[in-house]
Amino acid sequence: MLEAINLSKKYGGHQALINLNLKVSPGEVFCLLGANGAGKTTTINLFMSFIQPTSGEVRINNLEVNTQSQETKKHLAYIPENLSLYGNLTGLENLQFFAGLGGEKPDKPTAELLLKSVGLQPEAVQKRVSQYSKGMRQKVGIAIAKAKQADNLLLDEPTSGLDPQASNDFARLLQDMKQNDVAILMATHDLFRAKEGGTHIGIMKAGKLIHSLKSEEITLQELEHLYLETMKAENHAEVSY
Ligand SMILES: Nc1ncnc2c1ncn2[C@@H]1O[C@H](COP(=O)(O)OP(=O)(O)OP(=O)(O)O)[C@@H](O)[C@H]1O
Repeated sequence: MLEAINLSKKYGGHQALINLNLKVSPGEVFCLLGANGAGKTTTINLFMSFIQPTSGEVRINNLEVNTQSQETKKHLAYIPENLSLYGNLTGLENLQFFAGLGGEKPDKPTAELLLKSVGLQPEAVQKRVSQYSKGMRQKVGIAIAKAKQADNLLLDEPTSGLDPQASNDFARLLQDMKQNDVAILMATHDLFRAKEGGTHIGIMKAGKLIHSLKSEEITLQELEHLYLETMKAENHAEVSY
């Protein structure tokens, strides 16, 4: 379970995140939407403890991230927008290396099975990652997350730049993880994927979570309308849905 409690972050005089409260339970996919600079990456970075909050708390499986950082990392997998893999290693070698860093180095047959389970073509498994497309790299990222067997997953714009087929493949893999009771928090600009794949949707603006709703409560068209109205509105009391 992922939880932010009255979470705020200031960079110098700039308030990047203001009093964020959110909770992602096992089997939920919470999609954070918002314009550039809204505070999505700041939120993800706070969960990863890449940065420290100015005030408030981040909890992972009820453990406070700043005081129990090593313990919380065991329960957390992370896929950034541009996954850093070693280009001169194969997909299989990258998977073994990065999963090994988390203490769960899979043997070769297990690593092959994991890569197959995320839909990496068999002929690609032994190819150097420098020859992979972005979609193939993101599949390796999912395989690394699966190898870790973490019950919480953070994703920062994982499908940006993927073609529709690769984006669809990726969305399906997330659904598999959701079925396995992983709690997923994803920053995205993709309203369609948020509506289709998310169980919950948050709309952020200027560091604030303005709306938080269940995706079943809204159609894609209504979501787009709400998003655009939220971006336009000066006074959020005027935003209605
Ligand atoms: N290291 C930093 N130092 C100073 N300001 C920062 C830093 N990182 C982010 N910010 C500011 O904090 C605010 C939130 O940025 P953040 O990266 O969280 O936005 P975002 O919603 O992820 O945007 P994008 O969609 O472009 O990724 C922005 O105003 C940004 O300029």
